[in-house]
Amino acid sequence: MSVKIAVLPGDGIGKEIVDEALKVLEVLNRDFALDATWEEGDIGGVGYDVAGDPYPEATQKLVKACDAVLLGAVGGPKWEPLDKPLRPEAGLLRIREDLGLFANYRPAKVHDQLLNASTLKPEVISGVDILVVRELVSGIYFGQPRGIEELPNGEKRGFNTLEYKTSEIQRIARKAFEAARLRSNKVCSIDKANVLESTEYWREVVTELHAAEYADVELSHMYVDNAAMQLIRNPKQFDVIVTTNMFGDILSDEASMLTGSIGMLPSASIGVDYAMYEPIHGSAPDIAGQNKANPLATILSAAMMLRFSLDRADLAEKVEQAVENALNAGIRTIDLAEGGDFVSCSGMGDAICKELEALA
Ligand SMILES: NC(=O)c1ccc[n+]([C@@H]2O[C@H](COP(=O)([O-])OP(=O)(O)OC[C@H]3O[C@@H](n4cnc5c(N)ncnc54)[C@H](O)[C@@H]3O)[C@@H](O)[C@H]2O)c1
Ligand SMILES: CC(C)[C@H](C(=O)O)[C@@H](O)C(=O)O
Ligand SMILES: [Mg+2]
Repeated sequence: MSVKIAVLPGDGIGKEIVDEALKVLEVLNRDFALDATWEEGDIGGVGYDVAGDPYPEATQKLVKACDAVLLGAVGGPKWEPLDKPLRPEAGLLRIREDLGLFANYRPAKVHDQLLNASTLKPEVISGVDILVVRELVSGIYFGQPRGIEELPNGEKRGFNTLEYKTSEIQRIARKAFEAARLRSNKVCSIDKANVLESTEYWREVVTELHAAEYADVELSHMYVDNAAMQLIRNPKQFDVIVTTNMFGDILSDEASMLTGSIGMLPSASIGVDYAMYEPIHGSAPDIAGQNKANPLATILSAAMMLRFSLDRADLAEKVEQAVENALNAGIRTIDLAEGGDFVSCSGMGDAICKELEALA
C-alpha cells in the first residue's frame, strides 16, 4: 500500500537531520518494499520567510492530506525579534493544536554502547528505559489569559495560565496506562499538586481513572522537583512517566542526557486523526550548517512513524537494529564521541543506510 509523508524540515539543523531520515526511507523503499512518497512543506522560520506565516496555509493542507508528518526542528535567533504569533515556535504549537496531537511519546532508552557517553555513571544508567508521555496541546502553553500588559503604575506584567480539564487529563492518562501495559506496567504521574490547583486536579483525575479502569497498572505520583532529582539519582525506578505539557518538555530534555545526548531522543505526537514525528531537540543554531548534528533522533522518529502510522513495525525494527549495529560498530557523531573519532551528520546517515542494506 502506498503511503504519503509530509516532510517539514524547518530551521537550523532541521534540513540536515531530516535529509538523513529520508535517505533511510529511500533504502526502505528500494530494498524492503516500503512504498512511501513524500512532499516537503515549510514550517517555522522558513514558513515565515516564504509565506509570512510560521504555519503556512499550504502546509496546513499538505499535512492533512498525508498519512503522517515528519518534522525536523524550528527556531533560531533570526526570528526572535518577530511578534510572538509570527515566531517559528508559534508555528510548531499551531500545528500540534491544529492536528489535535495531544499525546507526545518521548522514549529515553539507554544503549549499552553509549554508557560512557552520558555524564552519569554507567551503573546508574545501564538498562534505563523510560517513556515520557507528555500532554501536548493544553496546560500553560495554551491557557488563557496570557500576555504582557502595562499596569497602572507603569510597571509591566507578564502572565500565563495553567489549566487542565477533566477530559484532557483523562485522555493523556489513558494513553500512559495503555503504554505501561505493553511495558513494565508502571506509571508515575508527575505534578506539582502541593502548590498548583490545576495539577492537584490532575492528580485527582489520574487517581480516579486508575481505580476505575487501570487498577492492574502500578501507579505512583511524584512532585516535579523531586522527579527532576530522582531522574538523575535513580532513573531505573521509572517506566512510564505521564505529565503536563511544560513538565514533560523539561523532564524529557533531562532524560535525554541519560542516553548520552539530546540528539538521541525521538518522539511521536499522536491525536485522533493525525500523527507527527520529530526529534525532541531544537534547531541547534550553534551547530547548524556544519554537518555535525546527530541525526539519530530523527531517524528513530521515522522508525516510530513506521510503527505507529504506516503499519510497518517490521521496518521500524530494522531501522532500530541498523542504529544498534552502527553504534556497535563504534560509529559516533561528535556529541557521542567522548573526544574520540566521529563522523558527520551525513556520515551517520550513510552508516545507518549501510547497516540497513546489510539487513535486507
Ligand atoms: N521541537 C522543536 O522544533 C524545538 C525544540 C527545542 C527548541 N527549539 C528551538 O530551537 C532553538 C534553539 O534552542 P536551544 O538551543 O534551547 O535547544 P536545542 O535543542 O536546539 O539545542 C540545545 C543544545 O543541544 C545541542 N543539540 C541539539 N540537537 C542536537 C543534535 N541533533 N545533535 C547534536 N547536538 C544537538 C545543540 O547544539 C545545543 O548545544 C530555539 O529557537 C528553540 O525555540 C525547537
Ligand atoms: C520549541 C518549543 C515550542 C517546543 C516545546 O516547548 O514544546 C520544544 O521545546 C519541544 O520540546 O518540542
Ligand atoms: Mg523542548
